[in-house]
Amino acid sequence: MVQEKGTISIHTENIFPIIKKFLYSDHEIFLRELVSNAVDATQKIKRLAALSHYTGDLGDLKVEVSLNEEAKTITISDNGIGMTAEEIKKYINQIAFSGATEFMEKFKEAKDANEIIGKFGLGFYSAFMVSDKVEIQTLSFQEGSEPAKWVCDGSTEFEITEGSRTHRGTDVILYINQENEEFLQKYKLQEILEKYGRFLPVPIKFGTKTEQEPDGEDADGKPKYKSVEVDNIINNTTPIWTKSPSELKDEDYLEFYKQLYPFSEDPLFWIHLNVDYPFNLTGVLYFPKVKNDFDPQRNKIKLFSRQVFITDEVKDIVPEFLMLLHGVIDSPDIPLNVSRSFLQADSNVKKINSYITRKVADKLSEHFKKDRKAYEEKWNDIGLFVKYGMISDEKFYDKAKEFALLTNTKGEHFTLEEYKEKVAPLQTNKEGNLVYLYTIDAAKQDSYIQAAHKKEYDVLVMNSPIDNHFIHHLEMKQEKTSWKRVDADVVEKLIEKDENLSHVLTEEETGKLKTIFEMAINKPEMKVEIEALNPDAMPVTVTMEEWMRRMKDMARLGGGGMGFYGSLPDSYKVAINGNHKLIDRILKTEGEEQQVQLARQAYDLALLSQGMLTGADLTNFVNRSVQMI
Ligand SMILES: Nc1ncnc2c1ncn2[C@@H]1O[C@H](COP(=O)(O)OP(=O)(O)OP(=O)(O)O)[C@@H](O)[C@H]1O
Repeated sequence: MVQEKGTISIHTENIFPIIKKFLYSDHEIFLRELVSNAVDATQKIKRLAALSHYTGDLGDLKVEVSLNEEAKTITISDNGIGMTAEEIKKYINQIAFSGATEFMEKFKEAKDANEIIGKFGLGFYSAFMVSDKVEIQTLSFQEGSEPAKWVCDGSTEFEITEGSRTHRGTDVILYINQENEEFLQKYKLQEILEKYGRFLPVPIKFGTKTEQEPDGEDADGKPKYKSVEVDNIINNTTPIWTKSPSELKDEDYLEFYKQLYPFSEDPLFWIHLNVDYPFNLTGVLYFPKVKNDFDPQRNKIKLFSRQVFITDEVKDIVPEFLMLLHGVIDSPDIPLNVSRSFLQADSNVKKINSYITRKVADKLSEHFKKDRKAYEEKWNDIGLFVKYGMISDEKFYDKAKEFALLTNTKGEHFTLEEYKEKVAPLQTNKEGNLVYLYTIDAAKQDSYIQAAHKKEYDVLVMNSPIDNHFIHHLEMKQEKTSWKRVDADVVEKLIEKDENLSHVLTEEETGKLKTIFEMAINKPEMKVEIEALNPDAMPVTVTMEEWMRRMKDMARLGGGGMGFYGSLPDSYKVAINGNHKLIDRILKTEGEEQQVQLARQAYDLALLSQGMLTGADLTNFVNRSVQMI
């Protein structure tokens, strides 16, 4: 064969520095690129054989990665289609043969070179990030082909000579440079291969490993084992997302989940994604148990392209709220190695985004309809995620409003529509608005809840970290409804009706009572009001107005522009039940000091029942009680 020397392409003189510079942070991907090329070449020969364009023996199709620590080389070998010298010139020399000129033009304009590199198929050249010299030994599958050898030292000079391969396929030999000697460690290569190649469709062999094999029985009849050397195969070539859901059982999905996340609890359920128009995408997404912590277990979805691992940063490809899911997505249509801004604008990515959202909503809806009871049991784990989705995605809201649940203090679950119907008769105020009552802590707010129950009002439990936002969102979405925390006012005023109770006190008594309580409490932030309440209601109730509390909550969570509310002191209303027997008794007690003492006791009791009496106030209360008894 003719020896040939040449220059890679007159337009590409500056390409190596570009590759080196922009892929610098991610040197390890050279292995992903070269192994992917080897896998592609293997897949191609399989396809040619299937189409009878290749009739020779396919042999044992696999890719082998080997390491020679002494020679400081890494070799990636395949028995795929191989290349003729002509093909080397075409595919390797003329980088991205579609147009190096175009590449350079674009590069000049681009802010982010990654945006470009991925699009121009420069995978092979990533070898030069870690090598001083790269050699290709290849023999094409085509009959009568001669083996070819290509050598390049990272400059734009190359050399093609006769090669030494005797059977179909390609070896890519990397002479690792000094700065990258870390890649000459076995464990390091194993780690990278596992990271990117765990689910590649062709077996990847990396050396051998020792396994124990049964070897009959010993003299005592106990099983014996012998050590055998077997190929160290990195990957599972048929991960479940490549199979049809009809071939798979629940155990298969659970087992795969364990493979991906060995230390996680079993997932709640999963969705098998499979679409080939208008884009290509397969995958399995799992719903993990999220519980109430807004657990930052994101980046649990792994993105693959034709079974090659790409990244677990799927932000922008998967809608934000779905980042709580786990699993894999495989799509050759997602642009790789591209910048964020590019991804966001990519129309495929947008379609993928809404496809996934729709599938997730459909799956939840299916579960809800199929087995409501089982769904309710899982609500605790998926509620946070569904609410998050409803807040952040309009389309998801529209679907999820059918299967989102509200849970009351009795542990009963209702859809939004069911709940509306349930509470409408008793919880509609005089303006015709529905008032939903809720608690964030049923144990702490028990006295308020009981008071509400006495009036046959229902109380919802809203204790997840995003419920504040969720309530706000529902108020915007649902007309004529408002939400009030049970401690936002005395129960008579939580839902204002036309009926107006009057209290039995004279104006003079009211004034006096107010003074007594103000003296007893002696805190300006506690605003005393004498109210006409049911004689059976609590004598004293401490409340914080809903609106003010929400503003303060938001200020605490760092809501924009809410700082002002955060700086206000907490202010409460102390509602004195003018119709209660105890209040009457205080008024009738002889001596102002005794009256104040009783008032303080009644006030402390209110604080106590509302979980607000702590520290020295609590100690004083106990001492005072002991004396009184
Ligand atoms: N092991 C191999 N066997 C046969 N052909 C190969 C092999 N490696 C590379 N090639 C040929 O060289 C071409 C260029 O490879 P390169 O990795 O630079 O780009 P690509 O694989 O086309 O795109 P990308 O890597 O960006 O997906 C390939 O398309 C293929 O035709």
